[in-house]
Amino acid sequence: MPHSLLSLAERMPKAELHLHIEGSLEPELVFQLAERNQVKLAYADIDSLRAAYAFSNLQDFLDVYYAGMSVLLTEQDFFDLTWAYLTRVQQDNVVHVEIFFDPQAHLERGVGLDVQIGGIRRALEQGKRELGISFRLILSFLRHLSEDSALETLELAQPFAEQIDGFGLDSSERGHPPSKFARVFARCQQLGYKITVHAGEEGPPEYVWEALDLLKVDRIDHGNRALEDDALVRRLAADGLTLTVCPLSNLKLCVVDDLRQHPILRMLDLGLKATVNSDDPAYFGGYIGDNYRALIEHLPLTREQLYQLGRNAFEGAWLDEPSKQRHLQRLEQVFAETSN
Ligand SMILES: Nc1ncnc2[nH]cnc12
Ligand SMILES: [Zn+2]
Repeated sequence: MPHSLLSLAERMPKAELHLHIEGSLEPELVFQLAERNQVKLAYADIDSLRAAYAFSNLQDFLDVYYAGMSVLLTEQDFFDLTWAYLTRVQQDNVVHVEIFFDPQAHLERGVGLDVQIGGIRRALEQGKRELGISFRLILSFLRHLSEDSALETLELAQPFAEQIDGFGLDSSERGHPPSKFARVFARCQQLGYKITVHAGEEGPPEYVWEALDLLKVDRIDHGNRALEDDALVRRLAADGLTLTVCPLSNLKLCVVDDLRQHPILRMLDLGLKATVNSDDPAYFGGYIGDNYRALIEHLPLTREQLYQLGRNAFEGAWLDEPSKQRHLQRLEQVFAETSN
């Protein structure tokens, strides 16, 4: 076992660019919040909830994910959720996070944007002050809902314009191509926001083309199936587009059968800017550090590739240039300290 690589992966400063905050809701917190808010759960206890975390595809997971988040009702709930995530990833030496939230999933339960954004941002601000973790907040539209619903949500978000850093697109991919959301993302772009969408997780390479050409995205979330199309790979490489790859998520949702077959090293070889992320760590068996560890344990990852993955995350982050350079220098320093 490449022990020195594991300890280097542990110690390196990290940025996480693909994290659904509702996907960091651990079963223990689900039950705690259910009790606090008098919400009735379909599961008798923590173990039976955990037992439901066996998925054969994305939709299987999403059904459990939306049920789990039904306990999130108050500003304090959103704070507690986000604070739990931040204190957990500080142990993995995460220094910057860009997190998604799914406002439509809470609005339809009568939970306002003020409650959602207020709680999440209060934790993020405290994390910046007390844990030294900088952040960006990304509002993600649900692609199984209509574009009109996304447009309405964008309107509702206008009073919080300064508290949102970008827009995303997630949920059930098949049958809901990026082209369905061309108008709403054109509006986001007009307003000056960054854009990143889930594409090529289960959906075909055409969805990745649409994300690039129609939505003019700044990043692609997942992107695994882009590898089926050589011209698309060349385009992603030429544009230097960051892919936010999620190894343990891919395993749990059967995007890959075995981590030994995970394409992340092939992505790097093809010149793609792949990064390592956890997606929904409470559901997929691990946080960002666990994802790095799983890659090292299952793939012939070299020290140079580990460095490249770490570097890609800071380069693809929506940070100002001096901050990026500061993080990159620190990353380089940690690697230099253990050169052999
Ligand atoms: N991996 C994923 N794909 C699509 N939508 C999601 N929502 C939360 N996690 C997701
Ligand atoms: Zn995701």
